[in-house]
Amino acid sequence: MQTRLCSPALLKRVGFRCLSTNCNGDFPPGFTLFPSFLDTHEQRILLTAALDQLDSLESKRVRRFQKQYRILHGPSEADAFLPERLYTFQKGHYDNVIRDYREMHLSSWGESQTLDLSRVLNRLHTLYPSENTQTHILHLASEGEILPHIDNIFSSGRWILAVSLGAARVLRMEENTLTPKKFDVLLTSGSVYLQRDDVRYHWKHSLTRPHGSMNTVDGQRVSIVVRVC
Ligand SMILES: O=C(O)CCC(=O)C(=O)O
Ligand SMILES: [Fe+2]
Repeated sequence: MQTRLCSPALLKRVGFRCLSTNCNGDFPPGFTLFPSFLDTHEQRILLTAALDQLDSLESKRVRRFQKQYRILHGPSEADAFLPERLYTFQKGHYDNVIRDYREMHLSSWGESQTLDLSRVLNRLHTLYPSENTQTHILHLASEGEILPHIDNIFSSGRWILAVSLGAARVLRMEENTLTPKKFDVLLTSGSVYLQRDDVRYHWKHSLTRPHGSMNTVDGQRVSIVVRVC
C-alpha cells in the first residue's frame, strides 16, 4: 500500500506551495493529497482504460485514423496518449470553465474492466466511503486548463475525489471569501486528491499548466473524478 500521509516536507517535495501567510504549510481540513497513490503500472492500466472509454465516443472517421496510426506506429511503451490531432477536443465547456478537453460520464467500465483494472479500482475505493457515486473522465489537451470554480452543489454531494494521469498540472485551491486563503498543489501522475465538506463547498479550484517552474513538461492529462451523489 503506497498511501502516505502528507508531512509538510513531503508536500514541499511534490510541489506543495502555500500562498497564504496564515496557512501554516498545512492543508485545510477537508483537503487530502495522496502524492503517489498509483504506481506506474497501475497508472498505465487506468489511463489506457479511460482513453478507451473516451475513444468509444469518437466518430467512426476519427477511430479509423486512430487505428491506422496504431498499425503504423505500434504500441508506445512511453506514452499511452496518441497525438492530439487524433482526438476531438472541445474548445470550451458549456459554462466556459474547462478549455480544450474531452469528457464523459462513465456508467460502467464495461469490457475494459479486466482483473488488473478491478485491482486498481479496488485500491481507489479504499480512499472514499462506499456511498452512491458518479464517475467522470476528463481529458485535457496539452493547452487544456480549468478556470476557478466550485462544482455545482445541486449535481453532487459533499466530497469529490480526482485521480491524475499523464502530464502534471497545478491545482490551485482558493477560499471563496474576500480575503481568501490559497494554496497550490502539483498534481503528478498517479496522485489522488480529495475535497470534502467545507473545502468542497467553499473553496474554488482551478488547474493550470506548470509553466516549467516545477521541472515538468507540458502534455495531455486525464483525470478520473469520482463524486458522491
Ligand atoms: O480534473 C480535475 O482534477 C478536476 C476536474 C474538475 O474540476 C471538474 O470536472 O469539475
Ligand atoms: Fe471541478
